[in-house]
Amino acid sequence: MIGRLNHVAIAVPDLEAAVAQYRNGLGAKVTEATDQPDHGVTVVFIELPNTKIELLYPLGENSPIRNFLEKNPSGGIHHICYEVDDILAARDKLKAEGARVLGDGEPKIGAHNKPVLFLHPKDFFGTLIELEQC
Ligand SMILES: C[C@@H](C(=O)O)C(=O)SCCNC(=O)CCNC(=O)[C@H](O)C(C)(C)COP(=O)(O)OP(=O)(O)OC[C@H]1O[C@@H](n2cnc3c(N)ncnc32)[C@H](O)[C@@H]1OP(=O)(O)O
Ligand SMILES: [Co+2]
Repeated sequence: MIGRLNHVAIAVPDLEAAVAQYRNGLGAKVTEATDQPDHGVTVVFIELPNTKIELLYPLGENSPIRNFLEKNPSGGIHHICYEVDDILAARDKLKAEGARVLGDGEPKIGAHNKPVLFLHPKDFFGTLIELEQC
């Protein structure tokens, strides 16, 4: 069901410092920061030849990454995003097998203007999973 690795996301306490480290230290190609108000985060993508790294910074009072950064004040790997062909079919299969789909269970439009859903980290061995329909 899952296809390519779309991105690995890292929550960071200082977005400018993280961008500078990736751009200058690692020589990475970095996109402009964009606010994702529906998701409570500001994101920057690091474009690698075979995948992307998403740097996440909290946006607004109810950001879903606020608790994570409180527990991991230096930052940390927050989620991995797999591509799927049919997100509703993937959701329904996972739900039928007992996995918890986060939020209201309906896909939201993600940072690439495509539908995304999140799956509870406790159902996937401690890793928060994002599915993106590509
Ligand atoms: C823009 C878009 C895109 O790419 O297109 C994005 O990525 S938006 C990316 C941001 N959006 C999201 O993350 C949306 C989905 N996330 C959520 O709904 C939430 O963040 C949850 C994953 C449910 C966590 O919520 P919250 O922090 O309130 O819960 P909590 O602190 O009580 O955590 C419950 C348990 O899960 C663990 N836990 C929490 N976040 C985790 C993570 N990212 N990875 C692994 N484990 C995690 C906690 O340590 C805790 O375990 P213990 O009980 O053992 O201590
Ligand atoms: Co993501």
